[in-house]
Amino acid sequence: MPVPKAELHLHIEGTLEPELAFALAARNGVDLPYADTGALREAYRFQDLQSFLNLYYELMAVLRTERDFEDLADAYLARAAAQGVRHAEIFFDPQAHTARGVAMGTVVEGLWRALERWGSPRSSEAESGGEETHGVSTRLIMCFLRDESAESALATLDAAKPHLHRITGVGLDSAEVGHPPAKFREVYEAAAALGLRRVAHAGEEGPPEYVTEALDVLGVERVDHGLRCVEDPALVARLVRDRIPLTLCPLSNVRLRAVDTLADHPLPEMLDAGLLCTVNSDDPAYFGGYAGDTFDAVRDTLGLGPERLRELARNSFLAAFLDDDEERRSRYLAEVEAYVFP
Ligand code: HPA
Ligand SMILES: [Zn+2]
Repeated sequence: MPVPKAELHLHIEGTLEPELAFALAARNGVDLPYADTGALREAYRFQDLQSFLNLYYELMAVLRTERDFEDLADAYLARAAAQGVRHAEIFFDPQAHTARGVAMGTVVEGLWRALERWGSPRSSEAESGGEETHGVSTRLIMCFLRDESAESALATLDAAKPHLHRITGVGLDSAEVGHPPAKFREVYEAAAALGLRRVAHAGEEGPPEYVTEALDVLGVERVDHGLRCVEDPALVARLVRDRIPLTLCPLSNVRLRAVDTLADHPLPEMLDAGLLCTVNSDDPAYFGGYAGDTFDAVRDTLGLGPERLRELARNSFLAAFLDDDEERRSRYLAEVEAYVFP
């Protein structure tokens, strides 16, 4: 049984496995420019963030109906639950769908159907094929595409208004360099006024200044990636002092070449520095592993021992948006402390 954990950096569109992509393509009559799943997997060799994003957006063409989004989230939650995920805060990219004529409501309501089903405990043998499984509590975080305009982000927030009872927060993703956080000041102010939590990708490929700007201008409570903060000791000191969580994604960093190899990842030094680090899978269908695989990889390659792994699991629940359910957070944290590493 894997250590209980929360996943806080997960793009639901990045959980689209080649097999499901082809199944949805067939169901929806969409032509994919790949002969089969093997040929598609061959395309998963990325030079950088942009080369990944090109494929990530291309494959979304197969997602058209509520049922497609439901099936996508259902497949992710099944995999996550099997790898010890108790709580998942799930990003989605509305503009990547609305731009293709798929309505905001189709995306949110489709995802919600799966989230609702997984939100209650499940242990029946019939459902789980004999395996003991558990429910997964979830939150939805709507991301703005930073390579689109600030006006488009504002229109997206507006389109989300009928669905805000389903949405916990806003985030910022897509191509980072050249699109500093400050571009989105206004939409983050509007989101805060609506009671939404705020996170943003910063310091993945972009400089440490983008992390500072996300904190100062956008008022984010957590930083997604934040990897390049290590280049700025004053920023590290601030993140430590203010207990700002970082949602690191080590396997993503290797695949998108933010680090040369996993062995070069600064996670151990970041933990030693006192940063509130979490590890997450980002886009697991593309980057070679889900949450449990990621824990295993950092254990095996970075030599993290049981107490460091427990710290990562504990941090994931401390950093989760569970402020409206502290009883649940306490239960999850107690599970982490009671866990015996094999
Ligand atoms: O890793 C990522 N970075 C930025 N945008 C993204 N959209 C999906 N995954 C990512
Ligand atoms: Zn991401």
